[in-house]
Amino acid sequence: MGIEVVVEGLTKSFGRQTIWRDISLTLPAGEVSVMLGPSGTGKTVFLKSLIGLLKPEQGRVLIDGVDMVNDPDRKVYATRKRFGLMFQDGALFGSMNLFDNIAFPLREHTRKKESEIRRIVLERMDMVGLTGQERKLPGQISGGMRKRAGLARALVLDPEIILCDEPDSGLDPVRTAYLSQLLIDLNARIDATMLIVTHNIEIASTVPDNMGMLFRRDLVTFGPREVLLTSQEPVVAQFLRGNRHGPIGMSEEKDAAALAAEREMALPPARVPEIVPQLEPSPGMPERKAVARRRERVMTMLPQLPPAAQEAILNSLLPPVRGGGR
Ligand SMILES: Nc1ncnc2c1ncn2[C@@H]1O[C@H](COP(=O)(O)OP(=O)(O)OP(=O)(O)O)[C@@H](O)[C@H]1O
Repeated sequence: MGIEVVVEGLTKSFGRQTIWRDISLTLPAGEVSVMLGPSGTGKTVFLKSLIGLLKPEQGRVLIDGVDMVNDPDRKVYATRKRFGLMFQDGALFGSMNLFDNIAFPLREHTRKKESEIRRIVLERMDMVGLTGQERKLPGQISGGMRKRAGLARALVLDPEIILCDEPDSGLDPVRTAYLSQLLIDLNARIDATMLIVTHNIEIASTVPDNMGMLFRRDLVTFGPREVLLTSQEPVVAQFLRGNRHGPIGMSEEKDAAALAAEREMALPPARVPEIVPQLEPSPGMPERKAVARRRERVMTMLPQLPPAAQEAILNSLLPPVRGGGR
């Protein structure tokens, strides 16, 4: 099973530029979480801070008793092996075929025999639908295949935590839908804790158990998916609808004059979109163990959640009505 990641009071700056401050959240063990946010709000910096590649000035990231921010490098390196990382471009070595790319972490970090490495690599390639593509070079395959190869490589060391940085970038809507299903199936199979950074509303609204959003150096919200999906917070509503009207501008934040002009226009209040049901594992896949754990967890926090989120959660727990729908 995956492990919990506890983030406490994290603040990161580069020189005089504060990227975000005082971020606290918990990625529940084995659940899938998404972090949204306009470009440049520091989502990638956040992922890198979780694995100790970047060091925030304040706060802690606790994983099974190890603090990825403040503990000695030896402990941080050991804990980093419990992560699987999928970067935006797949981060594959261009001169190596897919088999060798995916085998790389096993050859680098373990003493496994080649026969064992072959078994693991072929199994992970099968999991992401790349069987038969072992000899291809990254330059000979599509962007979607490169992403899946990156995901296969992230899986070879049996990670307990998987971080995916914009897994959808460069993919068409159909490939993005396949990838969303693949991420849910993966969670059903290995029960790892997953954090996905994305701008993609399709992934955000169908894949995660939990969602958060970074904006203006703050964590706007983090919690059960229903909280963000029913939020009336202007920045969240604007982002979910892909609307030009609201606090997010071309350069992340609009200036006060542009916001005042919008208010003058007296736009009608935006409609809250209906919550689409979360994806279920494909037929033949095991049940997601996270579902029962999450249900228990969310029910205990229910009274503290906004009424719209409470209602959406209770609706999602009702048994489906025969003939589809709830
Ligand atoms: N190593 C670094 N040194 C200095 N500044 C950096 C460094 N890494 C990132 N930044 C700055 O931190 C800010 C946040 O970058 P980051 O890549 O995390 O944003 P993001 O939310 O992932 O954006 P996008 O959605 O466009 O990928 C940017 O202003 C970037 O220039």
